[in-house]
Amino acid sequence: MDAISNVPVPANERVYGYAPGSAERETLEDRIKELAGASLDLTLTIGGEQRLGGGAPIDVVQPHNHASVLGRTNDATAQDVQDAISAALQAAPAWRSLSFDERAAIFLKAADLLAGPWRATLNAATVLGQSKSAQQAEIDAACELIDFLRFNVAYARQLYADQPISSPGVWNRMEYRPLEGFVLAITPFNFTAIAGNLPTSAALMGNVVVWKPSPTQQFAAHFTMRLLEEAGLPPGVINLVTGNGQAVSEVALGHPALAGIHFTGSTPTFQHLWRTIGTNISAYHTYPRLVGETGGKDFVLAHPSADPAVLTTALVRGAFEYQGQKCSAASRAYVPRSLWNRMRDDFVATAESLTVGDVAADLSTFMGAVIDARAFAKHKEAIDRARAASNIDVLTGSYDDSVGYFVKPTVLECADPSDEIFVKEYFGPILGVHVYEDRDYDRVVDQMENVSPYALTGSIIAQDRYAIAAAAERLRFAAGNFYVNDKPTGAVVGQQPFGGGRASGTNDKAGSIFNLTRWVSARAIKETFVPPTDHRYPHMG
Ligand SMILES: NC(=O)c1ccc[n+]([C@@H]2O[C@H](COP(=O)([O-])OP(=O)(O)OC[C@H]3O[C@@H](n4cnc5c(N)ncnc54)[C@H](O)[C@@H]3O)[C@@H](O)[C@H]2O)c1
Ligand SMILES: N[C@@H](CCC=O)C(=O)O
Repeated sequence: MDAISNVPVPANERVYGYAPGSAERETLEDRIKELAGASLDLTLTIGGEQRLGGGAPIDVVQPHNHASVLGRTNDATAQDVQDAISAALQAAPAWRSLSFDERAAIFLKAADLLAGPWRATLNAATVLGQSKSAQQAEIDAACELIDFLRFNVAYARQLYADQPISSPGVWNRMEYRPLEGFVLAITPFNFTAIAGNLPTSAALMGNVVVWKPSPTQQFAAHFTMRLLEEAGLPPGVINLVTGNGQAVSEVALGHPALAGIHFTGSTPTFQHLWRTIGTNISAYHTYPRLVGETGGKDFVLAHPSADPAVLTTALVRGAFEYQGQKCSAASRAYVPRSLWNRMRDDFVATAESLTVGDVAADLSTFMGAVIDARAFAKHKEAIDRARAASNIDVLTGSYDDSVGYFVKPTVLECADPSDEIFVKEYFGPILGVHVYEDRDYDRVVDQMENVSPYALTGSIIAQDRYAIAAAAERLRFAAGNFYVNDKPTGAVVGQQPFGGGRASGTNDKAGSIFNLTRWVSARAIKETFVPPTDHRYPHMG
């Protein structure tokens, strides 16, 4: 089919509320019960075939109830990774020859399946495996992934439509080829949507993919793979490799056909990948595209003119939703003393009132557990350090891992704005607060602009328009997603394209045309209709 079709105009997926008594809540509760007892083999998928990885077994558990095993996965071996790459390269010619419409239809169908019959499955898997509340699972596993799938199709069409001008007698065209080789998608534990988007956005543009999800997101990733198969994704286009990633690093990063990395995760992991690729650079057939969205130390800056209720809500939601395990989570706040004196007790009481527990057993719960023992140990260490420090007040916060990896909302007040709590990413429900004298506002803004190496998200909370404008200008490079009078989390595809700079990533804005441009290698084609037949120019006489 040669026609240039109009792709469906995307709109953001409706967010269901899961209120007590609602039909969607009942469906989700039923699916959670079914999947909790499923005890699945969480397999590799290579060339459309499922099999267990050949390496060490890994139990995938419910973080809020770590004795409860959801399934078993295995580390992939070097041979598994090699097989995945071979399957991808074998699938490449047919996949890249398929028209864009045929490829797009698969991902649009996946979006519709997810919006309908698969919604409860992916949400339930995300509640169980990643300890998300019903609300947090819905905005991630259902809505954001649906949005990624639908909006990317529209952005891809927009990209393909971008064509050069032609001069008389000449026709210029731009062909948006996929990359030559395979794309390696390595995805984090914290968002089912990101895990689904990183392989599918590259595949939509005609690439073949080796996808390595996080073991702690493997439960939902398993169902995402099944969803894509039901939508008609041909075998070998996306090959899922399980485990911790060491074999992936060893085999895929040294492979001559590595054409790109689509990564989201921590800054140290991305820097390791980049370093390895640098070392291997002469081994590749083409320069690998490196796209990595990484860590954050996201701020909320309050001006003396801020509304205390707006600030309190932005901090509670921004710092503690999904246990602070969003790369965008507010983890440092700067509050003028006049405002802090009016709001501190109410804010701390609200933080203490948040329910923390088994999000799968009680869908009313606000927060679940942190993802695993390693994360728990990191947060415990940060809280213990704060308790021992003479210049930090632990206003609230505690931990208990006897049943699940629970860390309660933690608020640390510290007079020293260069303390580690304002610099280091903990990736948990730990908020550092620096209270400044109102007259020191400008000095505080200068200090917080670059005290941390990250530049992902940040908010200014103020009513004074001059203060808002000045902060937007002064903090121009301190955040890739900047919010005015809102929490720094919750970016929506199509509305706030997401990504940050400095140590937070390459800022290729997931879910936008900028991201898709990284997965194509353009070929410019010039055709001359009546070519010259004499080499001489007029100036030659
Ligand atoms: N900027 C963003 O858009 C964004 C979004 C989500 C999460 N994050 C960041 O992700 C981090 C949390 O996620 P995480 O704990 O899953 O990150 P992580 O870096 O520990 O793991 C990310 C992925 O890399 C894999 N991995 C780890 N070491 C590897 C290696 N040597 N070779 C190959 N693969 C390897 C992991 O198994 C996982 O699949 C936080 O730093 C957070 O800020 C950023
Ligand atoms: N896009 C999400 C964050 C993803 C990172 O973990 C947000 O805006 O809150």
